[in-house]
Amino acid sequence: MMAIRELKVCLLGDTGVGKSSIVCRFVQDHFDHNISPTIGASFMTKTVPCGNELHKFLIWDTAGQERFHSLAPMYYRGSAAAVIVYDITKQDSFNTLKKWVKELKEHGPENIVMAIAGNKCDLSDIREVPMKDAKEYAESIGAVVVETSAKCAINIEELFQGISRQIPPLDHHENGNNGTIRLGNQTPQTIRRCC
Ligand SMILES: Nc1nc2c(ncn2[C@@H]2O[C@H](COP(=O)(O)OP(=O)(O)OP(=O)(O)O)[C@@H](O)[C@H]2O)c(=O)[nH]1
Repeated sequence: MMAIRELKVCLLGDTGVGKSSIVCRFVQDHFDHNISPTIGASFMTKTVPCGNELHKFLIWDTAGQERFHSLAPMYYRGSAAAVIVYDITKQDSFNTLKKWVKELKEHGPENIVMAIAGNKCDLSDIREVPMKDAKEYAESIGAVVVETSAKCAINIEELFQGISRQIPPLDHHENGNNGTIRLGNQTPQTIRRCC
């Protein structure tokens, strides 16, 4: 018997840091150089095995443009985890990430798992944000941190695995509460390895 847990996850961060590209790489193993900015938000799901459970990520990819900022609470409310993304080549995007963390701490769910993604690590020759800064900051707020490249498929699955590990395992005596459905004879979806 495998338990499937539905976990709402939202992506937050400046426009252009690569939130949609990360989701697209994770869910479809695809990268689009000409991806359009998100309008409002978009939704995708992916189920991955985690120990004796299946984690079905219900992923809300929010729009980073300032004009959509006021919509964000709809997506982080009730989220089990937030992926906060910055672009390692843009210091400003790291400053924006800190603002998102502050907002989540003030208005987000109490036990939300926070994962920081320093995206575009394929462009490390024009890096503005040292990895050390991100690690120290993540440690100070108890967040998972990883540098990713949606373009080159680096650390995208690891990012979501890091979230899965921070989600407390279900109490075995619970009977399908917390959005959990118990399934028999289900084969976990295979994790595709990226190049
Ligand atoms: N080099 C490089 N470019 C990337 C990477 N990820 C995304 N991009 C590019 O960055 C640009 C913005 O990517 P998006 O995924 O639309 O960014 P976003 O954060 O979803 O933007 P909004 O929808 O406006 O919030 C696009 O031109 C992508 O092709 C990456 O890992 N490396």
